[in-house]
Amino acid sequence: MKVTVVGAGAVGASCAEYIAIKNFASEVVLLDIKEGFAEGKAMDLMQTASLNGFDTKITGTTGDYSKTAGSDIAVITSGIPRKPGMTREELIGINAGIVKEVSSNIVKHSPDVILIVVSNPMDTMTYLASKVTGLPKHRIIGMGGALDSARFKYRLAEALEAPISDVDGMVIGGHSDKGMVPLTRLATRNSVPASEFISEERLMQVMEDTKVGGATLTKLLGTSAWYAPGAAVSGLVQAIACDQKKIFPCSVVLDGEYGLSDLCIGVPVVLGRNGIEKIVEINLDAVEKAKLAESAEGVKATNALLDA
Ligand SMILES: NC(=O)c1ccc[n+]([C@@H]2O[C@H](COP(=O)([O-])OP(=O)(O)OC[C@H]3O[C@@H](n4cnc5c(N)ncnc54)[C@H](O)[C@@H]3O)[C@@H](O)[C@H]2O)c1
Ligand SMILES: O=C(O)C[C@H](O)C(=O)O
Repeated sequence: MKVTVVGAGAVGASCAEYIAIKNFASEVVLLDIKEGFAEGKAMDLMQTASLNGFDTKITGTTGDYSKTAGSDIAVITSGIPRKPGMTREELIGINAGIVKEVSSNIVKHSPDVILIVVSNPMDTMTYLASKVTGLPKHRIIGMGGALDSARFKYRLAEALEAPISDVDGMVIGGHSDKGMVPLTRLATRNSVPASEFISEERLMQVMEDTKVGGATLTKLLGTSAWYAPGAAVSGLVQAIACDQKKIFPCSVVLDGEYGLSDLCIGVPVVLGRNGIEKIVEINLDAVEKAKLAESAEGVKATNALLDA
């Protein structure tokens, strides 16, 4: 199993590290445009192999896509991150050009690849990569919902005063401060609805804290987060590589599912060796449906900037 990670910055390196530590891939290729950067990150990570007990071979390259040839999975993390006070959507001007160039180079060298897009604004970058590459929709996946759901569970565990392993929850919709739809009605503690343990008001606070999870960290760190994003990407890569058939909310091309089409937005999917093996249409109530529709409007408005 060969995995390419484009962008050896904070998220790309974290993602490569988690993939290696989980020890399921034979090879990870890091690619960056900054001279020597990916090679340096790869060497540093390889020097953790004997300490962390993995056999994955990590190599780095400065812009040589021939080294990525034959990748089964490629992750795009190249692009600028936001600074405190910015929205993800403000990154589109620079990141669209990067994602366009990178996605077409990857597919040129790995025509059978499954592509995972991370660069922001992620739903729009996934849509762009889908248009640029023409990949079938089961092989193009945007990562956002897995991270947002992990943050939702973190906030739920905090509110419920429960261990994280006891709570479950999912976030669908666009990966944006306003567009996320944490499904509070379906959140549980060990199969019992979370609403049986905490007030509606506290649950709404959990929802709001989840939606601004990325912005909160950006304010604290001065740049956006990388550990949880890297771990979330590695979860998707592992589900595909190991044919796990796990459900994750991912940004995928919709073609009528959830009443939406001609966009990429976060919905639950089954991930396995073929990429997206099924889009799972869960029964949303009227409020959730309205929130998802509003989120889709926001994503479409950002997509429209691609043509501007
Ligand atoms: N979808 C998500 O959940 C999620 C989570 C975290 C970060 N992000 C996004 O991921 C992106 C990367 O964040 P980061 O913190 O790792 O940034 P970073 O600046 O640390 O790393 C980005 C790397 O991309 C490289 N790069 C730029 N142009 C390139 C090109 N054309 N080809 C190859 N490499 C190129 C840069 O040299 C840099 O090393 C940002 O857009 C950020 O908003 C998304
Ligand atoms: O918040 C960001 O800009 C980065 C990423 O999308 C995140 O949610 O951590």
